[in-house]
Amino acid sequence: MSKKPLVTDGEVIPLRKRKITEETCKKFGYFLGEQFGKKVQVAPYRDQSGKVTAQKLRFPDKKFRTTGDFDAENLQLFGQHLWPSSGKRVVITEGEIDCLSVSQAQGNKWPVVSLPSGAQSYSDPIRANLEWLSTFEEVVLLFDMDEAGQENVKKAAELFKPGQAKIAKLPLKDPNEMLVAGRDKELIAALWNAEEFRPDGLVEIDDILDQIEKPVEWGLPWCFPTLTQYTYGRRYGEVYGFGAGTGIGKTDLFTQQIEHDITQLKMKVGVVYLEQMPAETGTRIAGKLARKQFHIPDGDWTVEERREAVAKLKGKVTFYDSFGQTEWDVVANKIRYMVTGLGIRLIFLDHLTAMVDTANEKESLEQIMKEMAGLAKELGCIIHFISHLSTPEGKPHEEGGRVMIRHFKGSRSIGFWSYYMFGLERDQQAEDPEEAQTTTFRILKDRYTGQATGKTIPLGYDAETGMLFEKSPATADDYGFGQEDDAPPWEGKSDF
Ligand SMILES: Nc1ncnc2c1ncn2[C@@H]1O[C@H](COP(=O)(O)OP(=O)(O)OP(=O)(O)O)[C@@H](O)[C@H]1O
Repeated sequence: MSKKPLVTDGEVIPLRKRKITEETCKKFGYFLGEQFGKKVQVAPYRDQSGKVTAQKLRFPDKKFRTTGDFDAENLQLFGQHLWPSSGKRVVITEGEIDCLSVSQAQGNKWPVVSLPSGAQSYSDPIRANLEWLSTFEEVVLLFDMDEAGQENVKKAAELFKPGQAKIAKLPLKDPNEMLVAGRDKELIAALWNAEEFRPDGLVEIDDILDQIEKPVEWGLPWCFPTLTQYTYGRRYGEVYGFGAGTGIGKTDLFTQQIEHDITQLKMKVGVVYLEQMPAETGTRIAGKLARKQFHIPDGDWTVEERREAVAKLKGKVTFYDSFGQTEWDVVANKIRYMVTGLGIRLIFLDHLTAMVDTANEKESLEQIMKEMAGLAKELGCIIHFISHLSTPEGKPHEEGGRVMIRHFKGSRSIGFWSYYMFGLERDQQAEDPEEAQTTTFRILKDRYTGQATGKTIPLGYDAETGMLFEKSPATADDYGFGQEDDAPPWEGKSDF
């Protein structure tokens, strides 16, 4: 690249509007010259011997030009030749006038340099001069307080060895504004108060002390007390997976949990049943509430009883009427709205498998699970989801075959992202009617303590009321509550 001729004639004058003195300009060789018949401020860039190798010209209309070998890979930083290598501290600013401002505020005694082309082009100039910069104990980065400056200052800090870079902050946009405002002392204080740079995401124990010291609480209870006891309840931000063979009762168990959350916890729930119409789901939730099988035509119930039960659900449950729309992105948006727009924090999704792109099953499931777990964390809600199972070798799940994690379709990603995984087993073909109705609820994975993994809870089914129940429920003693009238740990914790 051809080098443009340097501007050689000119005079050193103070920059009055900028409150930069003649002495400061002289120190850095900053002068007023002329190019194309126009007055220009000239900022010289020199090599270590002091020889000018390039210049930055600043025109009255704030346009810039360069001369000499400004694009050279080894271009030194503005002002660099003035300071001996090694020392306690060097300050880097975004531009030459800021560099003059900081230097002047410090009596032109201490090392200050400027990037040649602003914050956005921080990388090459710093890298090119890293050897020299590294000789200082600390490098204070004092970029502009605007978006570009603050975005790049952290990236620039990452170029230095750990502990060397510090980031200074100002109450005004840049160092020259501070100087013009007569706030020199604050400008100097900002250098002393510069904070050591730490990459995003690293925290010390002190940073999280408040969180650690929060009382350890039980999570929200399940509809089965023993399950609450085993798992310490449900915690916001987590996703829980349920798997079982066809017709075992996954949806029914969800419906019972929903009814429990509405009536016992007095919480709102979001229901995303992709294969059941909202009217049917609503009827079944109301049925659980009234302990009546409202969906059975010749059941022991009246229209009035159903109406009363449905009335109790008002304002407590929101359905997603999916109309066969089963794309995860669409579902995720509905969940987002339920949480942020409607204040719902308990989501029931039946079922995951319906959203999977069958042509690309594994990748699609991995993506959905990752995003679902992220969504729950981001929104602070709990997502309960059902997954279908692949056909096992040996005894079918529909005949009581044991459910294992690997039977879940997409087991790897489900296992990776779920805090709990549960399996339901029931021999629907058993000759003994009681056995045919008994479900083994199996805890397949417990990330919270690990202790519940492998535990099972036998559930009976009352065909009259349509309710699942624990065959050997936990007692208050199992929770460690001595007194009979001790309140359970979650009492009074609902959102209402
Ligand atoms: N333990 C049980 N004993 C007898 N019937 C049950 C039991 N649990 C649920 N049911 C009934 O079995 C039927 C099927 O249950 P549900 O729809 O919940 O099963 P599912 O596992 O979700 O089925 P699918 O695989 O078709 O989604 C429902 O009518 C439900 O009321």
